[in-house]
Amino acid sequence: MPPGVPSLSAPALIALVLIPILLYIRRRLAWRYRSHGRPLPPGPHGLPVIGNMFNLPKFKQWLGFQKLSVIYGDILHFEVLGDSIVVLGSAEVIMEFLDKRSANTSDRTENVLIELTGADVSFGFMPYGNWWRRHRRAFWQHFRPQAVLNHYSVQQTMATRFLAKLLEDPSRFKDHIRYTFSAALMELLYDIQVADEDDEYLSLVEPVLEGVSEGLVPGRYLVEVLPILRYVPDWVPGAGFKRRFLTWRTAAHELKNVPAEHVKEAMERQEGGQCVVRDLLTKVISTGVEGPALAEEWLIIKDVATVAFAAGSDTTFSTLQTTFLAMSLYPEVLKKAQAELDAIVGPTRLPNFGDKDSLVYVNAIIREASRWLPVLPLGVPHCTSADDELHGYFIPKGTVLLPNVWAGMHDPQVFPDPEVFRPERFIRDGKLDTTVRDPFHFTFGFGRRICPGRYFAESSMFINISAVLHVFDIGPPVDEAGVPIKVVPELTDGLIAYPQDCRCTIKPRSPAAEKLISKSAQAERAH
Ligand code: HEM
Repeated sequence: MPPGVPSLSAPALIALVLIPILLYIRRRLAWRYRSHGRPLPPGPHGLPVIGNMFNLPKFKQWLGFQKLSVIYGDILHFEVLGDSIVVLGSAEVIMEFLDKRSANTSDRTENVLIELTGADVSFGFMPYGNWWRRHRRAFWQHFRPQAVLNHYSVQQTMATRFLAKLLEDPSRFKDHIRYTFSAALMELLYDIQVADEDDEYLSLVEPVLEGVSEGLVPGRYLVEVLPILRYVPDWVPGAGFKRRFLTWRTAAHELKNVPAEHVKEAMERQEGGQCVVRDLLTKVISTGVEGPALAEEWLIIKDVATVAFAAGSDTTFSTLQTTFLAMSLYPEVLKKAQAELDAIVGPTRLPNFGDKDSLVYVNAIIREASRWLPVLPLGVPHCTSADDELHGYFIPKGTVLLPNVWAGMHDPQVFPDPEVFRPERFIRDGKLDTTVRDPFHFTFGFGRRICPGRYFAESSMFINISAVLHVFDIGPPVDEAGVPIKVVPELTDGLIAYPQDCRCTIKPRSPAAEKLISKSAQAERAH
């Protein structure tokens, strides 16, 4: 023993050796008791402490997970810093766990990025429980199938405006798509008619959507795994992310408060028209609630209106871009759609909701666009509320569950040549084939968390896509010499994904189609 180092007594030495062993045995026994001896699902071997941090695919995780599923099976397990992540790699296992057993698989994981980006205004990220349920119930009043019928006329009006904008400046078609969905929602939610350009309310929407799509990319910000970093002073090198988060968060809170307060003030002055916020507030006031209870209800109403932007805008925006891209790459599909539209709608009017059931091919195009490049390729992560079991594997409480929607939509057994855009796969005997896996059962999520805006989204996509295909030809982009540019259909990275490149040329189908657009837009303005 070197001088100066105190010697340990024999009992202390025994304790030093025994205590860690006993603690280890206790942990193992507790784990055995919890798991009933079941193993965790298979997955790559990890490192001590950090686990599988470096085994998680870095980019376009859905593709990496799909490859790993070939090795380990369709229930994949990763452990990162002690937390479990399970990837559900096939349609069957996704449905079984997230849909049929959703009582235990409907929670959301806590993530510091949600608060930092301001995404906590969306109940889509709230933990499962009563507060979430109250939000969802209020939202559903205005977005259930019967209620969506009331939104048709605004959706139709905005679709007509969309055509006029495309005619005027087709090169800005992405801006026009964004405008169309946001303007429709501003009117429905707040009775606010937005300006064509530089609208003060629409300027709030853009940073909020940017916060969701860029701020919530898993693994992009270190603060996600080290939340303490949110407190580093602004002047510290590398703290620039805090400014970005602040911009997004401020915009989310303004979007939540500014238009809603506008409705409330209009109500106090006994002015303004019908809208979702007014209707919800009127109903709450009519129940006689006051004081803090009324303030709480008002908070829910504001959240519900904001979530429509946060959860609804980018998703439909992406699917529409995908449809433009598909039409430019598959001219024969566009021609077939136009033949159907000519036969059912005819040259003298635009499609309307009454045509929906007859436009089988157009409906198949929308399904195929949702399947081909799904906007949420890994859905929105769910989380288990209690310990569970799946196919004999132990799934601990708090496990993050990632449904690989991409894999289910690109399964060659179900969708031969999955990378090909082929709406015919959804049609049999001139009708939509109900025996084929329906992309809407996957792309809108699962179980108790299934997208409550899906009926609104479907009608929005139908009215805009059918109108565009009726009057426009869409082709590949061309270079300065007029030579077509080859565009590769690929998704961007991120929670919400968009086609990476969807450049295309958009021209009216004929002089008659051009006249129809102008006439319809004039009629809409005069209305
Ligand atoms: C193509 C369009 C859309 C797609 C693909 C889509 C997809 C999804 C998905 C995958 C989820 C998560 C479901 C889950 O956790 O399993 C979700 C949640 C949600 N969506 Fe959509 N959505 C779309 C449009 C909309 C629209 C237009 C609205 C609103 C008007 C909306 C409102 C919501 C809300 C509020 C949630 C949160 C639900 C909850 O956590 O309880 N979505 N959506």
